[in-house]
Amino acid sequence: MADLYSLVGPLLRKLDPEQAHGLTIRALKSGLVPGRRAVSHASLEQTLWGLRFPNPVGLAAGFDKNAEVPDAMLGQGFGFVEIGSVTPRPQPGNPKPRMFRLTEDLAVINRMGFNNEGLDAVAARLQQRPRVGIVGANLGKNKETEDAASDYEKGASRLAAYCDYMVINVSSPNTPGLRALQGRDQLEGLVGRTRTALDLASEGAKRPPLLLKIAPDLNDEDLADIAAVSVAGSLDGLIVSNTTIARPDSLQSPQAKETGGLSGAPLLAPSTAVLSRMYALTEGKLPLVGAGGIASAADAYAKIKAGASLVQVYSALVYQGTGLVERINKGLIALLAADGFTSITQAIGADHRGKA
Ligand SMILES: Cc1cc2nc3c(=O)[nH]c(=O)nc-3n(C[C@H](O)[C@H](O)[C@H](O)COP(=O)(O)O)c2cc1C
Repeated sequence: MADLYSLVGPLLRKLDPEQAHGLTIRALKSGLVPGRRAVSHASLEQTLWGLRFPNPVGLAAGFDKNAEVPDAMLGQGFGFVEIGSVTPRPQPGNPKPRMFRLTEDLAVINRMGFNNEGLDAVAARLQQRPRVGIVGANLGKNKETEDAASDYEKGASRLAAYCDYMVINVSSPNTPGLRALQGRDQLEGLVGRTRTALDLASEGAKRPPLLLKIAPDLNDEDLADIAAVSVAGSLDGLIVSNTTIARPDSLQSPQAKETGGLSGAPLLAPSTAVLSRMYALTEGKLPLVGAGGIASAADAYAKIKAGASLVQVYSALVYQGTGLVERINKGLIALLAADGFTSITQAIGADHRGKA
């Protein structure tokens, strides 16, 4: 059967990217998009933080900011889905246009600025869904909030009962001052307070693991600080990475000069380098989630060998649709087998151990 996306994709790409995204969410919500059978294979399965991941390919934050379609996206074959970023209060985000396709570069630039419906709306949706499949909640802060940690505390308290893992996002380039929270002193306070809020909210119940999502633009000192905070025990994992504020010389598209975070193909190499460095700094002690520029099984496998236990995609969906998920998973089965691995677990960080 012809892939539906081979017909619809070219039409969607004629539209303004944010409009195309809105239509896609509406179609997914209405049940118009046929599901895709998830690739199932023993070598792809993993249990992390007590959660069983059927495959390592997740949907990155920012696609389903308001938790409108987590189950529809799980139904597209993802092993897990991350909703958000969600801020305590609803906020409109930056003026449009604020999302740009860099078609020649297979990339995207966005400066959305955490447009979202806020914690109440998101909590209500998550509360109603069946608890089947792994859904993480990615937390942000409102633009005007001065005590940033208080916003993450609110997010943790409000969503603890309705998600399988939680992410502190301090790496979006589109909220003024946000990325400064990645510095050691700020981070310790922020992570400590969020963790306490999460512990209190989960009393008597299972506490969702707490992850931190970092930028790809950090220097080695920043990375060493983050690694130290992580292994000190306050964090259960790291997501590497968010979009970059860098503009590689290789970019061809006229939109490359737009302000915002760059994602997609040009982010693959730099984000994988930061991931690899983080794996070395944390000595493989906590699970890392690799995001940035994944558009094939080979890209995903490169992240896994660099140290990722799981991967996430967003930008490549704009160019390939959700058929990408099946292609990555099927390709991973073959790549693992070709290297003699019977489980993805054996491949994680393989680059750091020399050739397997
Ligand atoms: C339009 C758009 C919106 C995004 N919004 C968020 C967000 O709200 N929170 C977040 O943590 N990351 C957000 N991201 C970053 C992605 O989750 C991901 O980290 C990044 O795009 C790199 O992956 P990719 O190259 O596969 O897109 C967004 C990305 C895009 C393209």
